[in-house]
Amino acid sequence: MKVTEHIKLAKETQFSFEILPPLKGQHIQSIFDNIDPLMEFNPPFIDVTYHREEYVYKDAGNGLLKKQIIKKRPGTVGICSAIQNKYGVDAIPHILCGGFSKEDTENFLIDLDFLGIDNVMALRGDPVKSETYFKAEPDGHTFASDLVSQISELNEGKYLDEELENCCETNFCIGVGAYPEKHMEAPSLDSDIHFLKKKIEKGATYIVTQMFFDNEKYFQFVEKCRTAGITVPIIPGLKPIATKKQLNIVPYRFHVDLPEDLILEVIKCKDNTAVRQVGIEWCVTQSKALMMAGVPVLHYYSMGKSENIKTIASEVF
Ligand SMILES: NC(=O)C1=CN([C@@H]2O[C@H](COP(=O)(O)OP(=O)(O)OC[C@H]3O[C@@H](n4cnc5c(N)ncnc54)[C@H](O)[C@@H]3O)[C@@H](O)[C@H]2O)C=CC1
Ligand SMILES: Nc1nc(=O)c2c([nH]1)NC[C@@H]1CN(c3ccc(C(=O)N[C@@H](CCC(=O)O)C(=O)O)cc3)CN21
Repeated sequence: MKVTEHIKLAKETQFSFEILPPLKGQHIQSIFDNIDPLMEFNPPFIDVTYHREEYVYKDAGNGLLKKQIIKKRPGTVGICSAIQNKYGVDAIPHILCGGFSKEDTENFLIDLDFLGIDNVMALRGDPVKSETYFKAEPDGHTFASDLVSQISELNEGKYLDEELENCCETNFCIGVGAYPEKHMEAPSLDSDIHFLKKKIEKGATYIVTQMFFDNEKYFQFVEKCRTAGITVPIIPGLKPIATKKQLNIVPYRFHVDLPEDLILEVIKCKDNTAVRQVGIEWCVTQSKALMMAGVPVLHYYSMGKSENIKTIASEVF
């Protein structure tokens, strides 16, 4: 079922989360072990991230380095299908512009359609680790809005090969990302919201936000979006802080601010067990206030660590 239908049917705020495929060589059981403890909170859907190729340089043994292209976390589509089979819950694969030509995208979508997956999260994707700026494939999309257009066209039975006739229409519900504190490359929040609206006009029907640690940022962002004429559900994305190191990693990697109070609480902690507790409490407080405000879904970035998400969900749902 589509995310938008889940939202329409629900009477209360729902619980969802996001996982990443295991490192290559790991068993899929590691994924189930993380999902199992969260199933009691009845997630209507589970997101599975997509991880593009990375460039690594290996010693060629002759004093030179050999460039290799590897995928460290393959398996997004297989995991989605396995989740739908095992739990009967909708799985949402992330689909990226990066690393995909339009033809690759079309074939990826055909696989999803054949597997009975009818939701996708359409993202541009981060630059490859060795590069600063995002670079599209020669015949790929530069912005998530272009990817949304291609998916919408497939939903109308329009394939890349115009000579194909009487083609099946797919039926994807398309989600997109948004940034309450502005995407790092956007010159202003208004400009970012302008392009967010383009993604909706091209066919996206719901939004999931980047993580944030101050609910005011989310509420103000939603208000700005509504003023700009964006009417679709805006699902808040949350991540509990779990280690001291994340005080530096999170602002650096995700370009979001940490509130001073949270930073001070974490600095005071003796060890990461104490940090985890602070992160859990902060996230519970955020979650309860968002729920009171009537958000349709609380979406947690669990990224393969379900214990703190379970503790939070037990207090909130
Ligand atoms: N929010 C989420 O749930 C997730 C976000 N991400 C990451 O978020 C980042 C961006 O992804 P998206 O938001 O999907 O990218 P996007 O393509 O919507 O936006 C990327 C940047 O380009 C600008 N932009 C968008 N359309 C434009 C256009 N037509 N002309 C000029 N500028 C335009 C935006 O304002 C933004 O600064 C990536 O780094 C992605 O990997 C990854 C996974 C999940
Ligand atoms: N720019 C950007 N790229 C993304 O891939 C991304 C976003 N933003 N925002 C939304 C989700 C959330 N994502 C993530 C990704 C990793 C962690 C995380 O907790 N990372 C661990 C390290 C885990 C690992 O790499 O094995 C950390 O300690 O930060 C959280 C959320 C991925 N998504």
